[in-house]
Amino acid sequence: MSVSDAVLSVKRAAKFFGNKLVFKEVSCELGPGEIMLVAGPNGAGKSTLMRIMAGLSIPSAGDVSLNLDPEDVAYLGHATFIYPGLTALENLKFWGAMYGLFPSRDELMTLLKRVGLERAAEEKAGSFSRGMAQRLNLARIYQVEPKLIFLDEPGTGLDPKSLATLRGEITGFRDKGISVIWISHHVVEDTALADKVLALGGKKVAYFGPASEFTPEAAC
Ligand SMILES: Nc1ncnc2c1ncn2[C@@H]1O[C@H](COP(=O)(O)OP(=O)(O)OP(=O)(O)O)[C@@H](O)[C@H]1O
Repeated sequence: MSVSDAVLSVKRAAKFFGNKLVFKEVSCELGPGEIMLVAGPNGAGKSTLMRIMAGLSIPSAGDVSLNLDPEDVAYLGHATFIYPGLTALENLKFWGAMYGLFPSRDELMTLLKRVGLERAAEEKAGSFSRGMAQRLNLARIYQVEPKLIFLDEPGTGLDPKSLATLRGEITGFRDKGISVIWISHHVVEDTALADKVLALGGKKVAYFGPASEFTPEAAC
């Protein structure tokens, strides 16, 4: 892949908080339709790196080039952007409108069904469990169909069935040419779904390369 084909390219990125180094010399690139798993122990800097990749935080050194329009990038972080006073349907309608989308009720119900929330369509999102809120958040991303999706531990709070659905959705993105950068602690299972793995450890890149050659035990 030449650099011009890359959706995202990171060159020698470093991040300090004050005088505390989180990581340095992080380089990677991602092409269209590629899935990259970001792995590493707690505190290794995965979320920090993802925020830098998404343009939500500035690296202390190095370059990040994201070759997409902002509306083609979706970011799902730890906070779920859910309006508690709105129902699931109303939340989706609201988010769609922010992207200039005005889907019909039937289309929204199809989305809610995809995440197993059709029966909660008319319930206020403020009453949702963490897993339900996470599923609604995923529906928000499916609705927009971006070209690059950042997922920071999307499996947190999901039951095994929802986790299996999420994994199916993530591989479905690849088939549609959508790139995914995905932080997961289920490294052994999730490496099998990824094209590339970037593992952080020891304040640097412990591994970056094909998922097929990654040994989770060695890097995490
Ligand atoms: N805004 C901040 N100010 C100061 N330190 C921060 C800030 N954000 C993160 N850190 C520190 O940077 C380090 C990396 O944090 P980060 O959340 O990126 O790690 P992580 O690999 O995603 O961890 P986890 O697996 O626990 O989610 C941690 O030591 C954290 O305390």
